[in-house]
Amino acid sequence: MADDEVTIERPGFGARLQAAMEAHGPLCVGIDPHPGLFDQWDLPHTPEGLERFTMSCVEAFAGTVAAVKPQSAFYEQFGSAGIAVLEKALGALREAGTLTVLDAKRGDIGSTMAAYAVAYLSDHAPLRADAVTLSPYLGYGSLRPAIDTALGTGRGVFVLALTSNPEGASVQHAGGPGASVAGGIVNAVREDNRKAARKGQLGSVGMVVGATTGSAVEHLELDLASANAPLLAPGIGAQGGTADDLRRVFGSALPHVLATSSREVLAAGPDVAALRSKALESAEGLRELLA
Ligand SMILES: O=c1ccn([C@@H]2O[C@H](COP(=O)(O)O)[C@@H](O)[C@H]2O)c(=O)[nH]1
Repeated sequence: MADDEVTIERPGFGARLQAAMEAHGPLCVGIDPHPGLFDQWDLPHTPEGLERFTMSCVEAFAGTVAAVKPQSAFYEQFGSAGIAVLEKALGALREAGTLTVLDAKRGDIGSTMAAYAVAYLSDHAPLRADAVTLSPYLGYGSLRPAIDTALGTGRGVFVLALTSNPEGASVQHAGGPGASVAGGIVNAVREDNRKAARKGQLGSVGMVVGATTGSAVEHLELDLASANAPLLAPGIGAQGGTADDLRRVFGSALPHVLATSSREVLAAGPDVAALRSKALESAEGLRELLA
């Protein structure tokens, strides 16, 4: 390195998320353009309808909430035209300074994970987001290329630990209290977040833990708080979870929770002002609950 060269360390995703949650409350709004919502919003089931739906969400939520989580599946079903809308939305949110979590739940052998890492977490990727969701069921170690890329570019990942759907338990609870599959994920994430913990910052390797998981965290003896991980909590609203459930599920890890809700907020559309006020109301409610 030349004498006059300085290394500027980028703030990590965890630190950026913590600041965004302090500014806006611990809510992430999901953009899930379901067919039923197209009907409710009086939009055609076409790429044009998808674009109008998505850009109304961007207008409503950019600068309003801590993070926005587009669900990739709803864009992929429209093929390249859908992906173009996703790319436009990610770019617009980035421009607005709002954090994005791309919900794509990628998981594959390491060499393929390296390509996913480039696709979503590298600096010049058209579909880059601030964080991406990952599935660890090919082994946590297979996620290494994505985790290392995220840590190197100031981005983050959310690894599935205890998902919000009832079927998840058959895999994630296996092994039982103290030795569960989910517990293995929590322990691996804790290791990856140690450096951030030493700096007093929230780590950038997050986990997904559903608001609908009842007493599973306690039953499986998962020490979520010590993992120093952002905890993305889906399941509120349409899946039956409530904000009060967050207290029961997360206990002392509550300050690390980023609750995410899609259909419940999107049902307030298509009016942009109504979408925004629904998101603000939900975020304020969560902020009070988690305080
Ligand atoms: O365990 C998980 C992981 C991800 N999701 C995703 O979150 C949203 C939830 O949408 P709602 O309309 O708020 O139910 C959706 O994109 C899921 O794929 C999840 O629900 N559970």
